[in-house]
Amino acid sequence: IQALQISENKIIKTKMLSRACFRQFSASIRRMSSTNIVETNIDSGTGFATVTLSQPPVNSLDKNLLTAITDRFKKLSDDSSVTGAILTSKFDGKVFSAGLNIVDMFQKSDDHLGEFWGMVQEWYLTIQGFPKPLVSAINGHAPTGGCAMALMSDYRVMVEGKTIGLNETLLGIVAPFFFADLMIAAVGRRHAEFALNNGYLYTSDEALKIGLVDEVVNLDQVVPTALKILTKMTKTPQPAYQVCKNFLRKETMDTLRNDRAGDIAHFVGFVQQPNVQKAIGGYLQALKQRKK
Ligand SMILES: CCCCCCCC/C=C\C=C\CC(=O)SCCNC(=O)CCNC(=O)[C@H](O)C(C)(C)COP(=O)(O)OP(=O)(O)OC[C@H]1O[C@@H](n2cnc3c(N)ncnc32)[C@H](O)[C@@H]1OP(=O)(O)O
Repeated sequence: IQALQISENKIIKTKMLSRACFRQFSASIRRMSSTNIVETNIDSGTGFATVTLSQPPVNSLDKNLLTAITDRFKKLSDDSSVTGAILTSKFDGKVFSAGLNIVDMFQKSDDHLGEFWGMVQEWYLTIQGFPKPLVSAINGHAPTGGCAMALMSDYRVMVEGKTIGLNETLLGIVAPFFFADLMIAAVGRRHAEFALNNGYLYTSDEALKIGLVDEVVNLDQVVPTALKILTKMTKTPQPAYQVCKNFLRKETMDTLRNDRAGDIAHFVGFVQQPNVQKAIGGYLQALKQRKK
């Protein structure tokens, strides 16, 4: 009887403990109301937001995803309980992001292209201007705009064995000046010129060598490593962090802010050229036929 009473007490204690743990866990992870293409969880203990891009199949940045990411980062900027963020992809081991949606640039009206590019500008200005520490957990390929998005963060942890780069010239298009500046800031002018002129896609290890990413780890270490560095970064006095980040990034952002309409006109004029359209069409077709 005594043994039974002891084990019953143990069961009651275990149940109480697991309920307490569950309460603590559900209190510490807050899921932001978010579109299902940008999932966001906030750890209320640390204030870290994990933003997971979840648009199948490859997180290509179409109007919907650009808007959802931009809105999410604006909210995280304004949320004083958020101390820093991690940007990652649901398609781990496969793709971080395939960059801008090519379909949005092929055989479209000037109005469509203009609206699309306005969204690209807003996405860049919002993530690049995000005032808190931001770490990219690059858990898959990150070509073109995917690479640019990773470059907008303050630190990059990449999975081994994938590729990253601003390889626009391979498509017959050219990276906009604000993408080029991201690359120059990370790897210096010499590497950036080589990378952009040749549309070079770096393996994770090559990217590490030139400073395009900061760490290369195996897949299950990508997010934990990103969290570790975020913890360190958020310990820096944040008013100083924000002021420093802002003044280092301000010049290129201001150049864009001061002439957004001109930049849109430039993009539309460039993309609508028949030879550029031909190159984009050919690239799209090649992408589709790769699987066959
Ligand atoms: C004088 C100066 C003027 C300057 C003016 C400024 C001009 C600037 C203009 C443009 C800038 C653009 C920047 C960009 O970001 S362009 C985006 C280019 N992106 C790419 O090249 C990446 C292409 N994708 C891939 O390489 C692969 O998909 C990869 C990411 C490696 C994943 O491979 P995998 O897992 O094998 O997946 P699939 O290739 O089978 O793709 C699945 C389906 O998704 C479609 N797809 C892929 N990428 C895109 C994309 N970026 N946009 C739209 N659709 C995409 C692919 O076709 C498959 O479709 P389906 O299943 O129907 O066959």
